[in-house]
Amino acid sequence: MPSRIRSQSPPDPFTIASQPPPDETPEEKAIREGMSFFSKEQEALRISNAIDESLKAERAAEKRKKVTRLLLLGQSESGKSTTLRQFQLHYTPNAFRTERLLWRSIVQLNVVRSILTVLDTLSEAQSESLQAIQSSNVENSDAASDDPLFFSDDFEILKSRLDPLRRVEEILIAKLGDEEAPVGGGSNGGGGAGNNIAYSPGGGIPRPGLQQKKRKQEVTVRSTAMEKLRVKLLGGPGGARPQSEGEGADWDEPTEVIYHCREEMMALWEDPTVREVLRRRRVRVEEGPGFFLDELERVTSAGYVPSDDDILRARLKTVGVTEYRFDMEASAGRESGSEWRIYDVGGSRSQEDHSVNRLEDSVLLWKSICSNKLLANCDILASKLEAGIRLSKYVRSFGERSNDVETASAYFKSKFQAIEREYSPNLRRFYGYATSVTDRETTGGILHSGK
Ligand SMILES: Nc1nc2c(ncn2[C@@H]2O[C@H](COP(=O)(O)OP(=O)(O)OP(=O)(O)O)[C@@H](O)[C@H]2O)c(=O)[nH]1
Ligand SMILES: [Mg+2]
Repeated sequence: MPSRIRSQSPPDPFTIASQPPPDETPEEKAIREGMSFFSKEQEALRISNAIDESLKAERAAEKRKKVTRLLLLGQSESGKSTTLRQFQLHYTPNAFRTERLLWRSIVQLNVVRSILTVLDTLSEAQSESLQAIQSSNVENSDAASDDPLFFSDDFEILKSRLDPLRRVEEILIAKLGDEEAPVGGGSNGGGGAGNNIAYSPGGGIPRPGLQQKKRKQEVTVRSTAMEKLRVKLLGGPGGARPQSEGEGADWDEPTEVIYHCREEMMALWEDPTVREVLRRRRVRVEEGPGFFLDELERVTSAGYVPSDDDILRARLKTVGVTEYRFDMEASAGRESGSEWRIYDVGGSRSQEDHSVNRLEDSVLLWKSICSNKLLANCDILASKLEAGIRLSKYVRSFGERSNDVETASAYFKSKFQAIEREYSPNLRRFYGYATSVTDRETTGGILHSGK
């Protein structure tokens, strides 16, 4: 969760220095309060010296305090922010868990956008199929390669009952964005520097084709906006009020609308015709980040509070560079009390150039990092290989090697290490891990391995 967890500030040196000695007797107090001008001057000097001493001690303590800096780099969707959340979960678990309510809005936005993508795809398929029937031009319809699909009137009812979700999408984007963000204005910020959200849905009647095109763009929210939401929902900065699990049941408009639309959402997602439309049009919402449609019953329930795993799986694109400071909680063991500063850098290359695939993109990025670490998406790689995808088709240098996870992981590890050796100006220690950063146990083990 993009929040900065700050240490509690100690009392300032002036307050410490001007306090009476703890063992002051009533006589001493009377003397102190009734001091002459001369003795007041002496007292001021004493306070000033005490302040200097206290500042010196503070600076020495700061110097002694272990600060570890970590820079998270990788292409967009490579799991940098998720790695950051793993750090928070493992090292500042209490702070991490007070922020569940914030994550509910993000999970809701993920759910709503997936449903709207399905609805838009359906509308497109329906209108194409209608046009094809009208012009008897079956070549343009889904019927061209498969059996024709028939949409009953029930779909229209389902679609109109789910229409309020378009408004919920706007509300959630406005909530997660900044006041200045042009929500509802039909603009497409494209991640411009001044905007906290890179896409805001147009107002008025949605035009399915256009809407779908825009929805393909991700919502990006600046950390400043998240900080504001955090203050709004959880109290002052750094002062998150303790939140019990049940408190996540807070009732707001998106939660209410989503709750009332849950049966229809489940009906839509479970419908075989809808699945067939998605298959034929190659819309694979289940492969995208922030996919929760298989858990609609749970995540749309009235008292829904995101679990640790939900928070790790939710998707919110990062914009810019954000510094997060953590004072390790007591539960962090030997690291407790030490300060970590993690820099999360929003990735963008894959958005800029769609001809560069993610693996190639990661290698390119790694090269540039070494000239001055990457976490491979191991479970995603595994599922793609299991689905029969030949790695050598996308990474030619993989050649005729065996197309399994172990071989692929070992190949990437050695490739990244070789690049590091070649491009790194100084000899650095290299630790290569293949992990799924949404997996708490595996990633926790790596974090705790101390390397
Ligand atoms: N299955 C799986 N999903 C992952 C993994 N790493 C990240 N994800 C998911 O992929 C999505 C993107 O991850 P992020 O951590 O937001 O990616 P990022 O690198 O911060 O991306 P930018 O902010 O765009 O730079 C999230 O929904 C994560 O839950 C992984 O190892 N396995
Ligand atoms: Mg990110």
